[in-house]
Formats: sequence, structure tokens, C-alpha cells
Amino acid sequence: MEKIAEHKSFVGKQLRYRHRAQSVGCDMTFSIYLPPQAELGKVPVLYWLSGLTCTDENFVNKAGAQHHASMYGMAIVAPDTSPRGDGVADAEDGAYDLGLGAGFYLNARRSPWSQHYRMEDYFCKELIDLVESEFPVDGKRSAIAGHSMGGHGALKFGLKYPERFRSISAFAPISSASNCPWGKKALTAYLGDDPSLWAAEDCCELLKKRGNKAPKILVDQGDADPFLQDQLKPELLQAAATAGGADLTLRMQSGYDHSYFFIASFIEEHLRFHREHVG
Ligand SMILES: N[C@@H](CCC(=O)N[C@@H](CSC=O)C(=O)NCC(=O)O)C(=O)O
Repeated sequence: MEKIAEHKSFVGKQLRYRHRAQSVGCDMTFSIYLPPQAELGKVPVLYWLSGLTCTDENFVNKAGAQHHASMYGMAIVAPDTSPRGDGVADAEDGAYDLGLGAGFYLNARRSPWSQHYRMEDYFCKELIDLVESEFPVDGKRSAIAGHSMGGHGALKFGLKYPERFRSISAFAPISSASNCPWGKKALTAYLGDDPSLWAAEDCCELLKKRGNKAPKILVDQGDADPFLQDQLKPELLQAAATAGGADLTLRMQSGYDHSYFFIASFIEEHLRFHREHVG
């Protein structure tokens, strides 16, 4: 693991690393914010998953989370959104919603994607183990959050691995990957057309299944988001939560769009929500 950036921020440290990742067979970068409390002992940790076109740096540079993470004493880890580098497949037409920057947090099963696009193994096994072994974070006090494609990832991992994450939050998540153009395109390319494989990637299916055993979930969605009706469909998430008896707080936020200006406006509330639930 090689440190490639370090900046003092709100008394803590904003760090960036590159490491060889076995699960995806390429070098990966990730960012981690360590609050000042991490100098004294282990701190709780929030994993942040970003959306289409992002790297690990969008959240770090645009969300304004460091101030709040410093106040709440939480580390924040932001991974990249896909494998990268020579030999890693990309969309043939350069589309932004498939391939590089669009890993969808799953293990691909179809060629050419299956060689490197194993983002579930990378994040859930390799990166979390690396972070817990190399940094002063308390793995028993972990939470997960994300935006858009990363909101889908956060909901999916939080629901699939409830023993790992005590709380889940999302900004403008893709609520049901099986039922929107971004998700259908990615699931077809990466997995093929087996409905059981799609169901395992669909937050609504997972939410119905997990029901009232799901961790607490907070979702913020802007009502001026251009992707709201075609791609995000929060009403499906609400219906799945109601059907399963899950504890979802879905807040429609008037006038907000899909951007990091929206995320920056509510990130403090998400950090507070997670800090309360991780203890
Ligand atoms: N056509 C747009 C789409 C890209 C976009 O809006 N990306 C969002 C996430 S969308 C869902 O996962 C994003 O976070 N962008 C990065 C940012 O810093 O805002 C385009 O290509 O611009």
C-alpha cells in the first residue's frame, strides 16, 4: 500500500492510497479521512460509495464532510467505483454508465467484465479487511452510505451484510436496479439475463427479504433531481420497506438536484445519524 496524498483537514488527516488489489487484479486507489480522535484510539468508520463517473476523490473534494467527521470523530473511507488500468475493459462506445467508473458494486459473471469487475469482493472482503488492519478504525462500529449508483451499493451491502454495517444511508439512490435503464443495462452486461442474479442485486428485493431485521436506513432525495422518475424511483424503495416492515426514513427535499451541492447540504445529518447508530 502506497500513500499518494496527505492533507491536514479540520485537525485530522485526508489521506489517499494506492494498493494492489487481488480481487480485481489491478491497482486500486481509495481515500480515507481520519479525524483527530484517531490519534488516541480506534474510531467508528463510515464507508462512502460514489456514483457513476466518480473516483474516490469526488466525495472527498465536494461533499464537505471532513468538518463534520472531525466533530463526530468518524473516519470516512471512499473507494473507487470500478477497476482501472491497462487491460481493464470499458464500454466500447465510451458510455458513462458501463465499464470504467460504473462498476455497480457487483461481481460480474460475463466476459469481458468478469476478469476485473469484482467490486463486491473488492469492497466487502479486500478493502474493508485492509482498512481494519492498517488504520485505527473499529470495524464493529461501521456504517455505510452512498450516492446514486453508490446509494444502490450502500443499500445492497448494508442489507446483504447487516452484521458488518450498523446503519445505512443514501442520497438519491438507484432504488431498484432491475427496474431502471441504468440498472438494466449494467445487470445485462455484467450478469446476463438470469432473474435470480438480478434479484440479488436489487435493493427492493433485499429490503423486502430483510424486513424488520434490516439496519436503520435514512434516504434523502431531491425533488428537482433530473433522474428521479426514470432512474431512481424512491417510491419503490418506500413500498418495499413498508411491505417488509423495514425502518426506512425517506425524505423528499424540495428544490434539490442530483449534484454534490445536494449531498453537501445534508451530509452533516447523515454523519450524525450514523454516529448515533454506531455508538
Ligand atoms: N450524464 C452525466 C451523468 C453523471 C452523473 O451525474 N454522475 C453522478 C452520479 S449519477 C449516478 O450514479 C456524479 O456523482 N457525478 C460526479 C460529480 O462529481 O458530480 C454526466 O456524465 O455528467
